[in-house]
Amino acid sequence: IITDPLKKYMDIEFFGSISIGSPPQEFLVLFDTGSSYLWVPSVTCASKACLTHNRFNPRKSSTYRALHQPVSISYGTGSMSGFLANETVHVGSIQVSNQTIGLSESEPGAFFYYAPFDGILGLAFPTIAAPTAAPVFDNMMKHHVVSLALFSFCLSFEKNKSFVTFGGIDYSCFSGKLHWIPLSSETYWQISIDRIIMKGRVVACPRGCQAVIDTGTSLLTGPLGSIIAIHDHIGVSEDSSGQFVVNCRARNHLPDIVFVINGIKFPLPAKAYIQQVRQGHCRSGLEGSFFPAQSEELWILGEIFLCQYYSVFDRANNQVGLARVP
Ligand SMILES: CCOC(=O)N[C@@H](CC(C)C)C(=O)N[C@@H](CC(C)C)C(=O)N[C@@H](CC1CCCCC1)[C@@H](O)[C@@H](O)CC(C)C
Repeated sequence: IITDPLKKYMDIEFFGSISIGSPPQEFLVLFDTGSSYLWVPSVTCASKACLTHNRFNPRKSSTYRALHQPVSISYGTGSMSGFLANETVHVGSIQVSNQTIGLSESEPGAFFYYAPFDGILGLAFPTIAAPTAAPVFDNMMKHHVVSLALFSFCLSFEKNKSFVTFGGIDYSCFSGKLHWIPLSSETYWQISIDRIIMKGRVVACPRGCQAVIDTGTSLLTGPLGSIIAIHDHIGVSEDSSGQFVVNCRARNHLPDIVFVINGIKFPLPAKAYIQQVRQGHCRSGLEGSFFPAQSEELWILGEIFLCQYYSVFDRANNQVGLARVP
């Protein structure tokens, strides 16, 4: 069981350190259950985002093997393009050999420029990556370097108290029952929500909806219409810049948003979904997402939710475990 301490960035993202190559070159990566590639900047990348981050130099690694295959990955926020290679990776004290990694040559836009991490370590399913690019955890399972085929996230807004654990469940992170939820799709960590209620009334997702559990998303996002309905229900208004601002005192009396999943109620208190941006200024952490029309409307349970619930990602049984953190 390896527990990798995660650092916190402005309360919205958690990342940890890994090393690639021989001798090891160190990188900070965001552990993202919403994608499946591991990539870091390449020394040949000239994007501003690369020049301000650690870059991998293949010439300094004896285990480097070029795969002569391009790669481009787009996220909700940000994208990269580059090429694939084969290397030895170390996550904590786990060595993962024969790992396909991405090396970026272009990282357009501002998201990566300001990011406090260098790259991304994807922990979603192999189905959303190239067939030759098995995700890191798939390799951990293949090489039997983890005792259990699962990993878990203990995220907390308290300083230096967030961990990702590979191969085990950290019972010190939660109290009460761990509820298992079957996956509705093995691409993202995708589940079905039965309905979303507030004060005993259905406010969204009346006939069920799909959600992904995503450590790579800061907020909690849903179809725009549903988010507006919830905001109307709690009296949150949009300000001139389109932010859903709310009086900070509301944090003490707004109702829980209850996600009913697999028949179990998962309440999200106002203290979790109303964020203090700065002294006296609060905003809603619920965001309307603009998914292209053809793709079904996905809810994304990001850090806002995952700081309230300890999450276990179980590849052996294709299920997610959620337990209320104390
Ligand atoms: C206040 C708004 O905060 C953000 O937008 N935060 C970014 C992350 C920040 C570190 C830049 C975010 O939530 N990005 C989501 C936005 C998306 C939900 C519309 C995303 O693209 N997350 C990436 C991982 C991110 C990508 C940017 C770099 C950090 C990792 C991935 O999990 C998704 O593509 C998965 C998909 C199912 C939505």
